[in-house]
Amino acid sequence: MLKLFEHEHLDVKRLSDEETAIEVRNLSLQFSDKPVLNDISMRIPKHRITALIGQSGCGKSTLISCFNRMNDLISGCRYQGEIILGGRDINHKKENVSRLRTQVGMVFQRPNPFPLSIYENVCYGLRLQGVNGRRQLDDTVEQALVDAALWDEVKDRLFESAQVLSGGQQQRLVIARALALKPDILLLDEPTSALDPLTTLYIEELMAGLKKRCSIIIVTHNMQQAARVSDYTAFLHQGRLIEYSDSDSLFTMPHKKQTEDYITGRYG
Ligand SMILES: Nc1ncnc2c1ncn2[C@@H]1O[C@H](COP(=O)(O)OP(=O)(O)OP(=O)(O)O)[C@@H](O)[C@H]1O
Repeated sequence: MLKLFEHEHLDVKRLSDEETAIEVRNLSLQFSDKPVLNDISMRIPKHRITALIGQSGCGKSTLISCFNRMNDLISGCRYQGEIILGGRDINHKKENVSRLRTQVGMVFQRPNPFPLSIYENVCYGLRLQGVNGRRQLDDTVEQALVDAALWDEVKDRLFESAQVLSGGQQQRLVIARALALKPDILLLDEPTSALDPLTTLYIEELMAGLKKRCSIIIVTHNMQQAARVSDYTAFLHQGRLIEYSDSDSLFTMPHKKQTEDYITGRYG
């Protein structure tokens, strides 16, 4: 199925259901009385990297946290609108949120390995699902570490503590932990902001390879990074989606003045 449009240039305003990983319909969100997201509608393509950019506090992290219902953990959070994933509205009260979080993996700004071995970090989610067969765990751990470009560096010390890895290795470990659950969508919330430039480039190359396996949505403050790695970019301002298009167009010929002001550094 993927091969149908793997290399095609897609118009995000006209994505078919087959090409869409997530469709957001009129999503608004408030924390207590504070409106944070305002009537956002967009389709995010499958097997592409989509970047969310915008000033600090504009709602980027809140928006991606809607995609695996992480905001449910925040008291006073209310939202309206639909988020269609795999043909269902994940905002529906009957949504199985554990299953959703398997389908939609998330990686945060600071690498957060558990105080366990490298091996146990990667198979953590599988064990929670009740998978205990050694063969299946071994195979999954190896594949996830290969996919996260970490296998060669850790294959001889899988049972050592994950805490001794470098920051870049820890971030790849956390990506491997998400990949072990074979997510359809991977959410990356400023995944390289705590890393040095070389390690950042390494993670960016990794992302480019991963989009064959899943659809990637990345929040970044770094516009060079958004332009380098993402196929599509959405610009948010004060909780509204201002402009959303292929990254080349958005960064070279923005249609809206607010986008232009932001990408040229006039504010934010
Ligand atoms: N748990 C919370 N309770 C109340 N308000 C919150 C909470 N989390 C975020 N907010 C508010 O929601 C707004 C959007 O925050 P969010 O973290 O989504 O922005 P952002 O664009 O990701 O910012 P940054 O780039 O600084 O990470 C901000 O005004 C923030 O203060």
